[in-house]
Amino acid sequence: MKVAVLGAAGGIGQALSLLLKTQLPAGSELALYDVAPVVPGVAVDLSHIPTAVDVKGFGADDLAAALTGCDIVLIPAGVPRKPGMDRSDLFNINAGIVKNLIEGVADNCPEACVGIITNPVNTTVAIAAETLKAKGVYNKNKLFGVTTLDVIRAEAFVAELKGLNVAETHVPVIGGHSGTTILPLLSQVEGVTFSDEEVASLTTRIQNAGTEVVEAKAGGGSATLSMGQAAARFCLSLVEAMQGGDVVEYTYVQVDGSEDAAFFSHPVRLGKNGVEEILSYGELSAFETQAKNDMLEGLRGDIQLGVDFVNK
Ligand SMILES: NC(=O)C1=CN([C@@H]2O[C@H](COP(=O)(O)OP(=O)(O)OC[C@H]3O[C@@H](n4cnc5c(N)ncnc54)[C@H](O)[C@@H]3O)[C@@H](O)[C@H]2O)C=CC1
Ligand SMILES: O=C([O-])CC(=O)C(=O)O
Repeated sequence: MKVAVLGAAGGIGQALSLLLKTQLPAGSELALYDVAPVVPGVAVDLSHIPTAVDVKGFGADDLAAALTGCDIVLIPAGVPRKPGMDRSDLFNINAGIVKNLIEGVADNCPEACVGIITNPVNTTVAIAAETLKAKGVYNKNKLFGVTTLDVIRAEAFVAELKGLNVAETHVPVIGGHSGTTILPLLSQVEGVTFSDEEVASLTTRIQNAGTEVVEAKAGGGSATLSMGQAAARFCLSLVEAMQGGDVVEYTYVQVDGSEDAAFFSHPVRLGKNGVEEILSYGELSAFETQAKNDMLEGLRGDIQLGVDFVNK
């Protein structure tokens, strides 16, 4: 198994790479790519951890070498938010970064599963899809927007509020990855009930959790450590599925024939070739149905922005 992290010298990239160095199966290769000159040092640093995962660093001119032979590519390259910004404010810089890196994927490892972390995810995943289509190598089963952070936050907040064992707390989160497009399905959390006030305040907290971190970091960036953990969970689930395991994760994927949007986070059964089956997100409460209907237009607009960026 070869996994590449593009943007590996950044806050997410370093946390994620550490978790993968210690948790990927023995015999895996980990390729760390970044335009920042520190990236070879990050790889040397990690290589001193005694696990059977081979780590190599790749600088700005070595994207092809980093990607050749990859099974999974994770992309947290790009700029993070500062207080007062929305994720959509990152579009101008990050759209081009994602497009360039995905062209590298198309040229060097078109069969790889790709997880997009770079914001605005609602849009950058569409950019990746259109870029792969333009290169003639798009496989909708192998492109994922990583929305696992919304899931782990929801699990943490619900368990904290209700005094539950967090290891056994599962909270579905569907939709996209910004503001009201993030839709936790609290009505589906097993073994617990919420008052209307709790549903309203928990939903808002989960939707604004990224901003909570951005403000707490006071100009020093956005979530990196929790995102590293979330991306590692997603990657390790994909690895397990590619090796024959039965794994379901919530992730932002292309959903054909959906009345929601062209891309939408669903529970997805992962398999050897990426998406094995997109599962239904089930029944929604009246509150969730209203919240979904209210956010769809915005999400569709975010997706169209990405489509237009590539096809302009
Ligand atoms: N999907 C999600 O749930 C989350 C997404 N994010 C997003 O992840 C992205 C990265 O965040 P951080 O790691 O905190 O930022 P960071 O600034 O710490 O790291 C970004 C890294 O990307 C590198 N980079 C920039 N252009 C590149 C290129 N063309 N090729 C390769 N590397 C390149 C930079 O050199 C830097 O090392 C941001 O867009 C942020 O908004 C952040 C948290 C959660
Ligand atoms: O809020 C941000 O800008 C980073 C992010 O996507 C998150 O933490 O969920």
